[in-house]
Amino acid sequence: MFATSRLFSVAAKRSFSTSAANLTKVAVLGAAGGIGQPLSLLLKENPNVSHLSLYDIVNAPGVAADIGHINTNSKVTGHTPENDGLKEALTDAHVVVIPAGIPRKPGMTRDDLFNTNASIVRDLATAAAKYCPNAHFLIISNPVNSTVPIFAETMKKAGVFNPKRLYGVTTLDVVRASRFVAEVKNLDPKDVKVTVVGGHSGVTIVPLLSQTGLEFTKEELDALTHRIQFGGDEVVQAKNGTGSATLSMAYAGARMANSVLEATVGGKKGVIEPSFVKSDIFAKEGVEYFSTNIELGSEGVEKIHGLGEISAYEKELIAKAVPELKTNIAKGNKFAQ
Ligand SMILES: NC(=O)c1ccc[n+]([C@@H]2O[C@H](COP(=O)([O-])OP(=O)(O)OC[C@H]3O[C@@H](n4cnc5c(N)ncnc54)[C@H](O)[C@@H]3O)[C@@H](O)[C@H]2O)c1
Ligand SMILES: O=C(O)C[C@H](O)C(=O)O
Repeated sequence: MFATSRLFSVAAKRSFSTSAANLTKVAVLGAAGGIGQPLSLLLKENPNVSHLSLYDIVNAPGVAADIGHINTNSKVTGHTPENDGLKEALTDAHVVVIPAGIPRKPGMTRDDLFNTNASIVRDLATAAAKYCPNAHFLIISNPVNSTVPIFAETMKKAGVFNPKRLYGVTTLDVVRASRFVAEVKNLDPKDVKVTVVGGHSGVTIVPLLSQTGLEFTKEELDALTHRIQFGGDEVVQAKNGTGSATLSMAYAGARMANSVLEATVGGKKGVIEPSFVKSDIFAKEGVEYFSTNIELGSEGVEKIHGLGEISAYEKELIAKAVPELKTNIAKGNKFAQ
């Protein structure tokens, strides 16, 4: 009797996890790259993922074969452009994470990546519009301030743009901010939440340190703000020509993907992440996309939080960010047209 009921409960658990998980195919485009590989590894550990489809112009089948041996419940498939690989990777995807494209070398700005990455993102958006128009799209490829508008405009052209489901991934900025502030204040980063708004490059990255509840001297404010805005450059310099942040980005990207999954298929309420999304906050100034904290719900972006109360120091930072963002967004829009 005991043995039978135990068997039943194992079978019931199995069938539950399979049917719940069937909803959640996650595709990673650029999966064989510096970010793509560790990001895919972290997603393989995610219980909300049933099928991980890994696409890259090279080497994705090898990455998939390797990650596919990990004994978690999701299946893993690898795809390259041959045999309709992009179509296979995208069809039925619920979440698509995109770290495809070249990274910076020392001396480059993120905008210097535009010429190569803009067309990569446009082409992937064209395929996404065709094969999985209702998915949630997480854009990591730089320059994010321009690639998000490119993705949106391409989806608009195909008549399938859903602003609730397009997220520029700015999670790494809040991950860094938490770590850097914790270091200065000798705190555990898990207790330090820093809201970062704006965009994802240099002066467009605006940390709202006045909202942390901590006190900072002017020197600390200047040093921390600069470090948060130019944290990416630290990694580019240290990697000395071999790339930019990959491991911390994989961590941040997996966190963002997990939050989207928890809110959209996990039924979790009140999930909040920062993200560069279509936003009205600076629309009057001609800035169509802006990153603030976003409340995620079953359909994606549910509520866009405002800036809240900000200091005079932060108002000045915003004043520098807005024109730069406007230029970056316009450049993306123009390219896609
Ligand atoms: N949003 C952020 O916070 C953030 C952080 C770090 C890096 N990035 C950006 O992420 C991108 C990737 O960085 P990386 O270090 O992984 O670079 P990488 O060169 O190591 O990997 C990029 C991968 O993209 C693939 N690729 C190129 N064209 C493709 C296409 N058309 N379709 C599918 N895959 C394609 C390449 O084959 C490669 O495997 C860069 O643009 C980088 O600047 C963004
Ligand atoms: O700095 C880069 O070019 C990569 C990324 O945007 C980062 O912030 O680390």
